[in-house]
Amino acid sequence: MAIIVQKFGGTSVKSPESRKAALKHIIRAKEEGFDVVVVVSAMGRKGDPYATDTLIQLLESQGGPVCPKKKDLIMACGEIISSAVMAAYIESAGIPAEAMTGFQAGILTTGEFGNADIINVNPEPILEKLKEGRVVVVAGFQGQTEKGEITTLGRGGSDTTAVVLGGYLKADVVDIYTDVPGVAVTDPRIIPEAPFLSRISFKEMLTMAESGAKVIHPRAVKAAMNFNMPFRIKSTFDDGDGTLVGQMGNEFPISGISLQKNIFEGLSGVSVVYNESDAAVNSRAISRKIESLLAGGNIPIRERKTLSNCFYAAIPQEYAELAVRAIFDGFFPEEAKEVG
Ligand SMILES: Nc1ncnc2c1ncn2[C@@H]1O[C@H](COP(=O)(O)OP(=O)(O)O)[C@@H](O)[C@H]1O
Ligand SMILES: N[C@@H](CC(=O)OP(=O)(O)O)C(=O)O
Repeated sequence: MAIIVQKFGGTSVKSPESRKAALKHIIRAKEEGFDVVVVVSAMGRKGDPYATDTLIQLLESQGGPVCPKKKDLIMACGEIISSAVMAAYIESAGIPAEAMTGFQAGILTTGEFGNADIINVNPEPILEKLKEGRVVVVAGFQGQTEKGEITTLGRGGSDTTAVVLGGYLKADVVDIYTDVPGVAVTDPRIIPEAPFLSRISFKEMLTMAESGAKVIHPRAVKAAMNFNMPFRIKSTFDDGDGTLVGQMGNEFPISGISLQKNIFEGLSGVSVVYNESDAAVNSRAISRKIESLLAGGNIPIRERKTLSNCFYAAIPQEYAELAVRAIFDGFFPEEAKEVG
């Protein structure tokens, strides 16, 4: 039977309304005949009762230094709670569901607490439950070492759980559901009119993710490259096709602008990822254009690097979003004009 892995991030499992939206995608996949594996993140964001940052705060408020092993133990609870809640909700819709921790799901990791790597997955526990006709809801972002210690995969690591499970389970489809309709040229929180990409290459996505685009975790992209397994990033809250991350690049003059806030001493990093197909011929012209757009906006550059696939500038924090805006307006004048 064909397997689909669907990952729902913190904002997609946060509230009864968002879980209802997530359930629609799960039901549709069942109706289409898929065996469904759901990967969930902890519910919500800082301040929400079971969110990762809230759990960390609880530990830190005990006073004294926090040991990484205990921090992983408490962080893993967020995803475990979420998997139980989501499985119970799926069952309330009449679909049998099984909740599994990362370790019950056979995920073996290195012992690097807070940033562990998945070294192997035993697919049997999940396959067994799928055979019984159940939706399997796996707690993302976690695994265990050979010694049975609980580990987490680095912040944002549920994406990695989903892609790696997809690889080991030989899934036909891996969909990462989030709160935006795919990958945009830049963070829609900074540039609301930024167009979404119908597709992006693995390499371009990796460069964007490594330079600050939160929408997907870089390790998830690396895992997809290793398995040579394209995947989609979609919105939980609509039925759009989202962005296909795979072999093919896109049609835009640049693939993305990423921002890493406050990387050191009041500086932020702005990276412009070149369109892979144009980079070889055009990278010089593109980097010159970026420099002139920043100069035109009186935006100071503290450090710059021109790499084969991207341009990077360290910019004083207070200018960072202006820099993203100046670059966006320069490369996407039509979209910028529509809003302005
Ligand atoms: N280029 C980009 N395209 C789309 N979203 C982006 C981009 N860069 C940053 N983001 C941010 O990533 C967020 C989704 O990632 P995240 O908050 O980790 O969601 P989830 O909880 O679903 O994992 C979006 O709300 C968006 O603000
Ligand atoms: N809950 C973890 C793991 C994760 O992947 O979360 P999200 O999918 O909501 O970004 C974190 O906040 O880092």
